[in-house]
Amino acid sequence: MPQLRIALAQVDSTVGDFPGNAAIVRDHTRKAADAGAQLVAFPEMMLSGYPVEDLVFRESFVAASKNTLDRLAADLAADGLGEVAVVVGYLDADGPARLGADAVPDRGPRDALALLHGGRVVTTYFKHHLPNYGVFDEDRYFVPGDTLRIVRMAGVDVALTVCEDIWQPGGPFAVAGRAGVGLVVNINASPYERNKDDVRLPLVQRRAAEAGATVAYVNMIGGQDELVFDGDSMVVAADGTLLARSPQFDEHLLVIDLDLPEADPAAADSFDGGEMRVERLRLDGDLRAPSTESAAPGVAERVGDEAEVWRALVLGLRDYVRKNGFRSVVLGLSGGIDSSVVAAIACDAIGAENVVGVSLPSGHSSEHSRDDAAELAKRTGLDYRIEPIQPMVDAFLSNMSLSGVAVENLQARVRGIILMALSNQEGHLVLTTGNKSELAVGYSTLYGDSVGGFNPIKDVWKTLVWRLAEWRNADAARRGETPPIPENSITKPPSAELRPGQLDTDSLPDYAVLDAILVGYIDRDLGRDELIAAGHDPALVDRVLRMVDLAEYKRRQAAPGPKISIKAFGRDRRLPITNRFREGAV
Ligand SMILES: Nc1ncnc2c1ncn2[C@@H]1O[C@H](COP(=O)(O)OP(=O)(O)OC[C@H]2O[C@@H]([n+]3cccc(C(=O)O)c3)[C@H](O)[C@@H]2O)[C@@H](O)[C@H]1O
Ligand SMILES: Nc1ncnc2c1ncn2[C@@H]1O[C@H](COP(=O)(O)OP(=O)(O)OP(=O)(O)O)[C@@H](O)[C@H]1O
Ligand SMILES: NC(=O)CC[C@H](N)C(=O)O
Repeated sequence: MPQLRIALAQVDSTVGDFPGNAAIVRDHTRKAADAGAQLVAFPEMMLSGYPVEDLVFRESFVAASKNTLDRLAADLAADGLGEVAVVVGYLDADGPARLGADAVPDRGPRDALALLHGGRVVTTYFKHHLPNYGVFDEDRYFVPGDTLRIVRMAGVDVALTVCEDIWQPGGPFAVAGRAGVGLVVNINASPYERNKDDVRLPLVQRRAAEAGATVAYVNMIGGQDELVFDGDSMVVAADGTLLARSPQFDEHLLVIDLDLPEADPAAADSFDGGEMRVERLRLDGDLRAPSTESAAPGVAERVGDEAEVWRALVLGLRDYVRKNGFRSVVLGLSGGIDSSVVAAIACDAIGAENVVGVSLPSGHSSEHSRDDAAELAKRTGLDYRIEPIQPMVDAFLSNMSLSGVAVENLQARVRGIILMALSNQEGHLVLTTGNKSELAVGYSTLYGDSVGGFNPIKDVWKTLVWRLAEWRNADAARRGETPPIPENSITKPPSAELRPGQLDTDSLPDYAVLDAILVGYIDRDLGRDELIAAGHDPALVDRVLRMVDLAEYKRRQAAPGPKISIKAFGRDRRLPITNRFREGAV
């Protein structure tokens, strides 16, 4: 039985950073070669980053991608790595983008994969299945490929596929099965959402069975605007056995020896495989020799739900800060649970020394709001400041006659001005702290507490914010460290403190009740009748759904934040702002 040592490079690429991304490929190909690998696979769209959105429409961007690929092939050979087979994702195009009249049938931008070897591009493959649901818009951008490439190396037939190809039955994996391959390589840019790792393993197992072959699945890590890629690369044998698995959210090079079936020497070089044409080529002869020491990768342990979400939020924030050229962040610390959790995430992401937390007390701020904020600062070591807002609020009020909500919101807006001023003056990114429940019902002040460039808890229900706080504190205690979040911030009733004695429960139902309705309406797209049938109070359902519908304009202006749920606000849930439809009215 032939043996192949392969490496899966779970790395973090940056959209548009062609030189930086190519350098990561060179660096990790070197590491893979040092570990004796004969083939190393990198994620989908590694060279351009993913998703590149409308950059696809720019010819200069496509040209940069193609040039980077050609240069990379030559550079790898110059690095002495020409004998390693390198599978890498990039953006290609064999025709103009689909912009109306200029479209050429079956040609256009391609979500592509290349096999590099011996200083050249040996072959390319174009992704066959294009996802066009949830956050994905690939029908807008790409033309699907119709030819499966199979490369014979070290006596094994290896089929090359890209991401969504593995999510659909009857596609490239079925064709690979008909072609009798020994290994299918699948390169991914698969964004994180809660429990997706539990879906991936059975998925890869189903496709391994369909192809009758071992499957090597490599995914990227890192944050890109609202998406977080969690890695979770793995190798699954044809019989479904999980042979190796990378940890989530960390860079990782998985190296594994695979005993694979010998390719049939009489197999046709090309044939009609049903859904796709099959083309086979050979790489034998000049592939690097297998290493003699055995590689024994492990199966990385799964972590619990809260730990997984926390790591996603930390990575999403860290990469947003780093990739957009910031070194520090600033946020208002109210002593409440939302700002405390965001501060703790920020400290984990970029270090407490790079986090500025500002207490912005008004005349209505309670003693505990200041004490709890100060306590959080003490526990975490972040850069703590106090900027009383009352004189500035009073300056407005002495020049304008305002009352009620206008005065309440003025306080939130003065805080927003101060945070933006600190950002302008000192260069910090402003973090905003509205959780998903508040965003859902519009419980925030536009241009006030919603001010900010990034929102780490945008996709986190309020009830989950509390659970994350408890988990993070318990995790610190387990490790013998100081729990970052003051107990009082977790246990006290939430309040916006915009008027004396105000509590969230004055305007909103208890968050456990609210979140249960919101999960049904938003994450699961349930209608009024289904929510009532599920046992929710009809009057409350009507009230909550109305609040959600009316707050669309606020969400459209909201800062980006990491997607962790099946349906995050933003690209996952696109609704008109101007919309008279109300559930149950017709
Ligand atoms: N369809 C539409 N398209 C575009 N703009 C629209 C609009 N409808 C209203 N507007 C604009 O929006 C304004 C109303 O929005 P906004 O000014 O925000 O004010 P509003 O939503 O009326 O009040 C803010 C609410 O959030 C609560 N809050 C504030 C701060 C923090 C927290 C917290 O605990 O986190 C809660 C506060 O207690 C209050 O109930 C209107 O005056 C109008 O200018
Ligand atoms: N006194 C304050 N000092 C500093 N920042 C504040 C203050 N009050 C509100 N903020 C900022 O505005 C955000 C909105 O908080 P608010 O207290 O109104 O409601 P919340 O959603 O319950 O948030 P939290 O749980 O953080 O208190 C806070 O997360 C914080 O960033
Ligand atoms: N890039 C892709 O094709 C991703 C789509 C795929 N369904 C995933 O979430 O993993």
